Amino acid sequence: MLEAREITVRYGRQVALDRVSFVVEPGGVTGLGGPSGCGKSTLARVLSLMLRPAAGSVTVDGRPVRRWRQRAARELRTRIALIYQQPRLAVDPRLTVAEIIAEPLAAAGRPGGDRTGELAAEVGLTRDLLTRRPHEVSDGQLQRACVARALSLEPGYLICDEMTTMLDASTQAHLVAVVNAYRDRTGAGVLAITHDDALMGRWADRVIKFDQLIR
Ligand SMILES: Nc1ncnc2c1ncn2[C@@H]1O[C@H](COP(=O)(O)OP(=O)(O)OP(=O)(O)O)[C@@H](O)[C@H]1O
Repeated sequence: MLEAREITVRYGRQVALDRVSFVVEPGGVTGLGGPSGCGKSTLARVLSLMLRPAAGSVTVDGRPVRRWRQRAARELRTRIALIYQQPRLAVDPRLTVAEIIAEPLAAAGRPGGDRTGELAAEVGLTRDLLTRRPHEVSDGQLQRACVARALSLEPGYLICDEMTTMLDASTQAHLVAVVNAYRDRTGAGVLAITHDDALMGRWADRVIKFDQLIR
């Protein structure tokens, strides 16, 4: 279980999260909805250990998180993968698509090679795209690479923050199917943040509206 307890986040004087508690269960898809600006992405960043809250605690399978971002313990950090809405903001524009997919494997000292090809195939990227750089592929193709990168270290939790909002219907359906297949195979827990109620209805087996989290 990925659990956030009594999380408070402030940006300057603005309180973005006020003692919010939230759980992502393994093996299921937890949907999180709510109006723009209510704090969903902030919660996603806390749950993926990218943002240190001002107060509150996060535990990953019962293990407390004591450090955040690059300083978080590697085995905790790699248990959780975050997929953002805008792939162009989430990649290094100098890398090739293959290098983007293999980044976490390289950081873990594991050669990408065959695994990169397998991951690319899983998300529907053809081989000819692997040597291109981000400006030479579409948003949908780049988001496919980001999903492959997120799956590369087999995380226990996947946080999808408006993962398909920018994409056409067929790419959206494919990436949701990829995430679901990964969950079925590994028992990972998924957090699906989306404004799209129809998608939420199809995808999530438990839906939480942000206002339910506010005291
Ligand atoms: N880096 C930042 N600095 C200052 N304020 C921020 C920062 N990031 C977010 N905020 C503010 O914190 C609040 C919560 O933002 P957040 O992005 O978490 O909301 P959200 O629910 O994900 O919104 P959306 O659905 O539009 O993506 C908003 O009022 C936002 O303006």
